[in-house]
Order: sequence, then C-alpha cells, then structure tokens
Amino acid sequence: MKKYDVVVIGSGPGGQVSSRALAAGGRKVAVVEEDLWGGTCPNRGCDPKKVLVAGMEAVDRSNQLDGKGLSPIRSINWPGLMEFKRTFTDPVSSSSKEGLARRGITTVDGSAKFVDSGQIEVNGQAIKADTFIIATGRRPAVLDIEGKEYLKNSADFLEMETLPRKITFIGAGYIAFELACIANAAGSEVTVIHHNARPLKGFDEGLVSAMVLAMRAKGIRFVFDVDIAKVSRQGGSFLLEADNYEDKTDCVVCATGRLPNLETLGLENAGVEYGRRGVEVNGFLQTSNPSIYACGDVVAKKQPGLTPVARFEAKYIAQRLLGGETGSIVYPPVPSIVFGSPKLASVGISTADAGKEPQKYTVKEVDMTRWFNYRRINEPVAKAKLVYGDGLLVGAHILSGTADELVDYLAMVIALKISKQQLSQMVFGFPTIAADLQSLLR
Ligand SMILES: Cc1cc2nc3c(=O)[nH]c(=O)nc-3n(C[C@H](O)[C@H](O)[C@H](O)COP(=O)(O)OP(=O)(O)OC[C@H]3O[C@@H](n4cnc5c(N)ncnc54)[C@H](O)[C@@H]3O)c2cc1C
Ligand SMILES: NC(=O)c1ccc[n+]([C@@H]2O[C@H](COP(=O)([O-])OP(=O)(O)OC[C@H]3O[C@@H](n4cnc5c(N)ncnc54)[C@H](O)[C@@H]3O)[C@@H](O)[C@H]2O)c1
Repeated sequence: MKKYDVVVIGSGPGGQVSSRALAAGGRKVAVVEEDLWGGTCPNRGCDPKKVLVAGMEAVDRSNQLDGKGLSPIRSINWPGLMEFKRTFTDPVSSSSKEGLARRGITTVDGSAKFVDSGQIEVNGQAIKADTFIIATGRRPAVLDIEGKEYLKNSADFLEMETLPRKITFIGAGYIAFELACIANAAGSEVTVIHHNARPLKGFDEGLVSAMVLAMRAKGIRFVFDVDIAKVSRQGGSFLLEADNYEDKTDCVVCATGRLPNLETLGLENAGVEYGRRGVEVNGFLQTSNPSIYACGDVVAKKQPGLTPVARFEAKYIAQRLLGGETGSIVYPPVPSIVFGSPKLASVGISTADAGKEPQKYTVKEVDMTRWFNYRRINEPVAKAKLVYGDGLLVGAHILSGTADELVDYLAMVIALKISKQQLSQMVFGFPTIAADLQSLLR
C-alpha cells in the first residue's frame, strides 16, 4: 500500500498551492484528481471567462468612442474568440499535472473516498497518509424544476461553439451578470431572470442598481420576482414558465449558485463534519478530524469562494504543516469583482454594515464620471463609495470599467492602513488609475 506524508484531494488552486508548497518543504505528497487537472479556475472559471471579457471590453471601448474617431465593433466573431480561449484552456490539464510531477509530487487520476481517518481509496487502490487536505471545490447547482435536463451551466457556456440568438440566465449573481454581459457584447439577445428583486446580494445596493441600469441601456433585459417553475422544449427553442411569466428562448443557463463537492468523499468514514454550505473547519482550517484539513471553495465560511482565497488558505495550511505557522488564519481584506460591463468591485467593510454603526463609520460617495481617466474613454458611469473608520479607509465599493484595477490599489491602502497624509507624499505615474488615488481619498 502507498503511504505519503500528505495526500491532497483536488488539483484546483487550493490543491496546487498546498501540494507544491509541501513538496518544496520536503514532504512526500500525492494529489488525487477526478476530472481536469488545475480545477475550475483555469479550465472552466476565471481564466476562460476573462479571455471572453477581453472581447467584451473591445466592443465596449469601440462603442464608447463611436463618433470620436472610432467606429463601433458591431458584434464578436464568437467561434474565433472561442478558438483563442481554447489556446488557454486546452493545455491546462496536462501542464498542471506535469507541473506537479516535475516537483516530485505523485499524481493519481480518479475519485478519492475516505475508508477511515488515515486512508482513502482511489479506483480500488488504497492510499495512506499522515495528513489529508480536502480541496474538492464546488460544482454548479441545478434548479430542481420540471425540464431541468434542458438547463445549461457556466461550464457549458464557456464551451459554446455557436452563440445562441436568444439566451436567458436564471439567477443574478456573479456568473449571470458576467456571462450576460459577454453574450450581450457578442450580439445575443439576453434576459436575466431572478427570483427576487435584489441581485448581487453581497454588493452595495445603489451601485448594483446603477449596474443594472447600465446593462439595461446596452439592451440586457432584467426580469425580477419571477420563480421559474418549468422549462420545456418547443422545436428548436425552450419555453420558460412561471406563475407570472412565460417566454421562449434558444438557450437557458442556470446560474443559481454552486454546491460543495463532498457527497462522494465518504466523510462519515473519517469523522469529518460537514453541512449544506461545505466542510466545517476551525480557525486552523482543520476539520473535526485534526489530521484532515480543508481549503478553498469546499469550506463552509464567510469569505467568498474565490481563487485568491483558496490559494491563501492553501498556503496557510502548508506553512502550518511545515511548522512555520502557529496562530489561527487571519484573512486580509478580500476584493470581489464582477467582471461585467461596467465592472463592480468591493473590498472591506460594506456600506450596509457601515450604515448600522454610524458612530463608527462614515461613507463618502464620489462620482468620478467626469474625471479625466474616465472621460478620455467616454465611460458612461464611474462611481465609488468609500467607508472610513478612525480616519482610515476600511471599505471601498466601485462601479466603472476599470473597477477591477482600482479595487486592488484600495485593498492595499486598507490592508496596510495607508493614511491620506502618506498617500499625498507619493508620486504616481500620470495619468493612471493609481494616480487618481490621491484625489479619491482626499
Ligand atoms: C464561471 C466561473 C467564473 C469564476 N471567475 C472567478 C474570478 O474571476 N475570480 C475568482 O477569484 N474566482 C472565480 N471563480 C471561482 C474560482 O474558480 C474558485 O473559487 C476556485 O477555482 C476554487 O478553487 P478550489 O481549489 O477550492 O476548487 P476547484 O478549482 O473547483 O478544484 C477542485 C478540484 O477537485 C476535484 N475533485 C472534486 N471531488 C473530488 C474527488 N472526490 N476526488 C478527486 N478530485 C476531486 C475537482 O474535479 C476539481 O478539479 C469562478 C468560478 C466560475 C464557475
Ligand atoms: N468574478 C468572480 O470572482 C466570480 C465569477 C463567477 C463565480 N464566482 C464564484 O462562484 C460562485 C457562484 O456564482 P453564482 O453566480 O452561481 O452564485 P451567486 O451565489 O453569486 O449567485 C446565485 C444567484 O442565484 C440566485 N438564486 C438562488 N436560488 C435561485 C432560484 N431558485 N431561482 C432563481 N435564482 C436563484 C441567488 O439569489 C443569487 O442571486 C460565486 O459566489 C463566487 O464565489 C466568482
């Protein structure tokens, strides 16, 4: 029977970072993967999505500068863009696996299941380890409605060879907003249906409303307070039905959240507790079995399920197992970005939480739309809401085409507690988004 110091289950960002760090620290490590090596982010998540976002950004920029020396790009050559996307995704699985092997890590293809607290089984083969790390991520949730077999998910969207003439998204979170904007820029007729009237729930309500307004101006249709009950095939298209709604479309993408991958892991055999939201962990990312850790999307936690969070947790576990980390995990401010059109980004204390403690926090709203950096590209909207506590920036919420860049600078200001006085002593390259920090935080 094979025996390792550490076995990592799942080869996504969490599994990659933890296994590589542990192998570099001299541990004998194996990684088990049941699907594509590299996990969600580079195969069917962040990276392919961001390649498609580049096409959307080009369409947006040309539309914004229409009549200002440029002609708009009317639509995207979808098969061409997908071919470009595949140059990123096709090599990922083999290169991720080879990258691990090059570092002396054993790679095992198959589905891992705990037999007891010190042993898993993969394809009938028993593997023992002193420590296990569960990094199995999440998968798309499927609405339990009549006709659910007709529903596509985000992974299907990112593989679509032809762009449907009409596409409908159910759900209004990160995935629906981002993919709706991409499909709209590529020339599809897009509808987003949500079961209540509060899309992108974790983000500032006013900025979300402004984003919805901007997306509506581009032709995206939002339908709120509609709970789809049935999908049926009608020739080449699909009929969506609810008590108060009926519409035909060519493609339905379900984007109603993601579920932790844990049902097939045999967690009961290893004494690992879990719930609907994921594997339960303590402040050291240890499960209820102290020799089994968990990181990334599969963990039940307050932090959002994002790649940098999975990587941060994986690094922490590796440091702890290598003897360098003794305290419980302390997360820095984590930026969240919706790569839509425009982009919505958020970091630190929310405006909703700040509003509950007015004696502690103040919120300053800044409209940047007329600032040079936005006027130069004729941005329709550029707004920020800044949360201050004790004179320092503690939260930032931004809506603009470049919010993804600005939010990382602001995350640094928050994490390092950089004061307005310190910022005013800096010289930035000009004119840049970073240079705006001095005016923004004045
Ligand atoms: C469409 C989309 C867009 C996204 N965009 C962004 C973005 O822009 N920025 C961002 O930060 N995040 C984004 N995310 C989220 C990001 O992809 C995840 O947070 C990240 O991949 C989590 O990493 P992980 O290692 O925890 O899990 P994953 O990357 O999901 O990897 C888990 C791996 O475990 C494997 N596995 C599961 N069960 C078993 C088993 N029993 N045995 C063996 N292997 C198993 C799976 O096959 C998978 O490969 C996006 C997600 C999606 C779906
Ligand atoms: N840019 C990024 O960082 C990025 C992009 C995509 C995904 N992600 C990650 O992936 C996760 C999953 O994304 P997502 O958009 O699927 O989930 P989400 O949690 O962001 O949004 C799901 C939406 O579906 C709605 N919903 C739930 N049940 C429903 C129902 N029965 N009918 C209609 N609507 C329903 C919810 O109210 C919510 O608005 C995100 O939470 C995030 O962690 C991140």
